[in-house]
Amino acid sequence: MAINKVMVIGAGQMGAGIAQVCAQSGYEVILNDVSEEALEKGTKGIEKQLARSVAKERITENEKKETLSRLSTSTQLEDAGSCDMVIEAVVENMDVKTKVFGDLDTIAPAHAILASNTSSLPITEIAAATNRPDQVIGMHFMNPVPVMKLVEIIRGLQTSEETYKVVEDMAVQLSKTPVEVKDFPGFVSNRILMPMINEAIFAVYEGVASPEDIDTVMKLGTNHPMGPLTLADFIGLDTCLYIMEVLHDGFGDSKYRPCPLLRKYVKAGWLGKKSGRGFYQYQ
Ligand SMILES: CC(=O)CC(=O)SCCNC(=O)CCNC(=O)[C@H](O)C(C)(C)COP(=O)(O)OP(=O)(O)OC[C@H]1O[C@@H](n2cnc3c(N)ncnc32)[C@H](O)[C@@H]1OP(=O)(O)O
Ligand SMILES: NC(=O)C1=CN([C@@H]2O[C@H](COP(=O)(O)OP(=O)(O)OC[C@H]3O[C@@H](n4cnc5c(N)ncnc54)[C@H](OP(=O)(O)O)[C@@H]3O)[C@@H](O)[C@H]2O)C=CC1
Repeated sequence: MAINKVMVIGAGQMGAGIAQVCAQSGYEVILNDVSEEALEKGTKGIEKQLARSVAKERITENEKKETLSRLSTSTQLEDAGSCDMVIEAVVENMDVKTKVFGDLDTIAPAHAILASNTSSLPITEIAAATNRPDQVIGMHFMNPVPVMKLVEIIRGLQTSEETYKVVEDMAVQLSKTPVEVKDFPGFVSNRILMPMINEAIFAVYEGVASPEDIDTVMKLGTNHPMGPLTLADFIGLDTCLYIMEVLHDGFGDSKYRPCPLLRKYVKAGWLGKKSGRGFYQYQ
């Protein structure tokens, strides 16, 4: 099956990045969000990234124009009716995702593949909200999408071989490296990364060291490009908490309990870089 037109749902940091790489790789893209403001912010960010690439002579002005001409925006889910593929990147919440997939199932053409960029939620359960579980799959990009090479591809219980192959080919078309992962909470990336971030938050909570010093230890001591607390702010503390909750509920093991300080920050609206404050202050 050939993919020509893609809808990306959710114009946050992940959705905007996914829309950008899809448009840059030649796909027609509709970026969808419930909020006009999010769409405006998302497209401004894409324009800025492309302008940077022109300035660095990685792409030409003409390639930038062509990429932008392939990108449109929409607040109507009904526009998925013209798409071969939908990639969902809304908030990490099962109720919201199953509602989106249930609606999409009635709107998207029968041949369309419905993919989720979920960080941790079971693909099998998301697929069960549709009448086409064989065409539902996890396509987990990493943040920042234009830079990070990995896409974890997650097969739900009923994902067909054909769906897997189409999505694997698309990941390669986007110049990413696909890795196949089974449908377990947090997949591979977040099963390993998020407990490390949670442990760094426990270290702050227990007063072991300051956030700056914890990040310095991990950057200079273990060569991580960002310290775990800077990375948590970058990912979004709400997303980190949702992922820890999915790991905790999914495995029923106390080693995945979210740190109380993480809960407190999210309750306070300190969501990290995107809200202006997390473990660090921004602007
Ligand atoms: C939560 C999940 O479900 C899964 C996840 O995604 S977990 C998060 C995974 N991501 C990571 O672990 C990222 C860790 N951090 C890094 O790799 C690096 O710090 C980084 C790539 C983000 C920035 O790299 P850096 O060397 O510190 O900074 P910088 O020199 O400014 O950036 C390097 C390149 O990345 C680009 N870049 C940085 N941030 C970017 C962004 N938000 N969007 C697009 N491009 C970006 C820069 O433009 C630059 O590109 P050029 O070489 O073309 O100029
Ligand atoms: N942050 C990260 O590093 C990574 C995140 N992910 C996953 O990607 C997904 C999105 O995360 P991220 O981009 O960080 O989140 P953001 O909060 O940045 O963006 C989510 C966007 O989705 C919008 N939205 C919410 N509900 C709907 C809906 N029903 N229809 C359309 N749009 C909707 C939100 O609008 P509003 O704000 O108005 O509610 C917001 O604009 C999550 O599943 C997350 O786990 C995957 C890899 C990495």
